[in-house]
Amino acid sequence: MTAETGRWIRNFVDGRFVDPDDGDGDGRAGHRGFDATDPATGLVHARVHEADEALVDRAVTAARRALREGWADTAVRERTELLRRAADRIEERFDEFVAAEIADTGKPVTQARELDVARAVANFRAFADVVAAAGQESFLTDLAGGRRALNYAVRKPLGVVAVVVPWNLPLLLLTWKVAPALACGNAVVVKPSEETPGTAALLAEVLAEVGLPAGVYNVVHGFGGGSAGGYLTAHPGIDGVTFTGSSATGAQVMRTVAPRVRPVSFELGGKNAAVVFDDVDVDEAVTGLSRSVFANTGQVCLCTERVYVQRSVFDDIAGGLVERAGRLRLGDPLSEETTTGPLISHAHRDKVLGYFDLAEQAGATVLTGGQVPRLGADLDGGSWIEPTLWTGLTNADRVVREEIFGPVAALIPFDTEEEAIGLANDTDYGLAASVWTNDLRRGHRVAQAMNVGMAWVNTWFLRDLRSPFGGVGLSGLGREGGESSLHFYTEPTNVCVQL
Ligand SMILES: O=C(O)C(=O)/C=C/C=C/O
Repeated sequence: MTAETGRWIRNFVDGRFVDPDDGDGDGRAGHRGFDATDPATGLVHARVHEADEALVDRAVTAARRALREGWADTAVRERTELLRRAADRIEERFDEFVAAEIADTGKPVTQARELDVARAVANFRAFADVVAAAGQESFLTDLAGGRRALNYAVRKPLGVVAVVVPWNLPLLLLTWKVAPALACGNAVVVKPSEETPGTAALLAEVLAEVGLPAGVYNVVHGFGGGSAGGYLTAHPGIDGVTFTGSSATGAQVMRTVAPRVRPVSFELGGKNAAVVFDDVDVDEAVTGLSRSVFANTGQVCLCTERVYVQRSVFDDIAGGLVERAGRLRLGDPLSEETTTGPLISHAHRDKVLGYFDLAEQAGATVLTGGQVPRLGADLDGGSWIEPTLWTGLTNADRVVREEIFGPVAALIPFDTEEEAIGLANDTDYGLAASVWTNDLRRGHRVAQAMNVGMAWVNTWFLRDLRSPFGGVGLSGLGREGGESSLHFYTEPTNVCVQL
């Protein structure tokens, strides 16, 4: 069975796409499949072949074989040159990646171009640079009696890495993990979100085109437990798991790999705060804040959902944010004028609308939004929602404590710096924060006081790919980025030589 378009998005195992009609080559035709839906219209745009346990096993087996047959021992230069060719090839096929990402997410073409696909190219180049420049740790050890020893560490690939990635920034996050994993000599089995299978499959074509050996990069489509994601993370042939997604799923992955004590790298949920002091340039702060709340329709783990504003500028900031929300253009993802796409699915929209109801029950004032917009034409079948801002809430309210993952934020006043730090840190999460002030020392001081992995001052989501990226608390385990990625994707052996 295929979607109206007749297009299958297929699994990629051991260097080739698996034909859904003959399943995984065992002759059983008509393997399970599920629809790929365009969130902008609600229309099915493809059929996705769901990998069963046998196919996941074949993928892991192929990855292990690829390691044994030489990939793990390839020269660093060979691997980094391959990454650079992949970056170049993504650039050559740039528009195909943009189209595939939009088909799966409904995000505006301007964002898909400037963020999602651009960052995929940057990720491959950044990790080619990092691995090419990486040294090894070594120490000359002085011993009693003038003797000496030499200690040095050699880093080897972790092995076969399960890469489980989410639907909000599919290609950006996939390549954020795959680039360093491959650069370090690992093989990967990728399980993209069931919502966004397209670009992971397209990347398989590109990696094959630039000469990546069969079995080094594999893609299995499906869901979590009882489907490809569960089969993959539970597979005994997996040496580690890198996962970006919800904290609950992260905890489940941890339980799954615990018996085999496998390393995990998690970038999970967030309930990120912005702290705005009264010395800001209001227009400049509102520009950055509105981007941090509404980017990708609020579907970025780093997005701001709590805005704490010093009382004397509260009304100015609130008014500025309402005005910016009014300027957002929801609509056809392919239009250059569109600034804001839909949520990823009707199910996710229902979840966000549930929080809208909770906010009203908690007595929130809706400054703007709060409804499902009517966009007309074929868009009303999509998962659209209005950018929304609330006041009248406190840190005690569920909508201020739980991650909503939509274009929505609560604005809460504060008086003193100490109070603001207390409010911002009053959360079980700890991914990101932003501090807005023109007082240099206060900016550094408050940013360092945030219990988060990443704190921005007078900006947001400005990224140096060499810096450590990740969260604390429910927001994750470990860091990726620059050297931090090398530490996760390799295992050091320390050699000590008596001289
Ligand atoms: O910018 C990055 O490297 C990154 O990992 C962003 C993650 C956003 C998650 O929603």
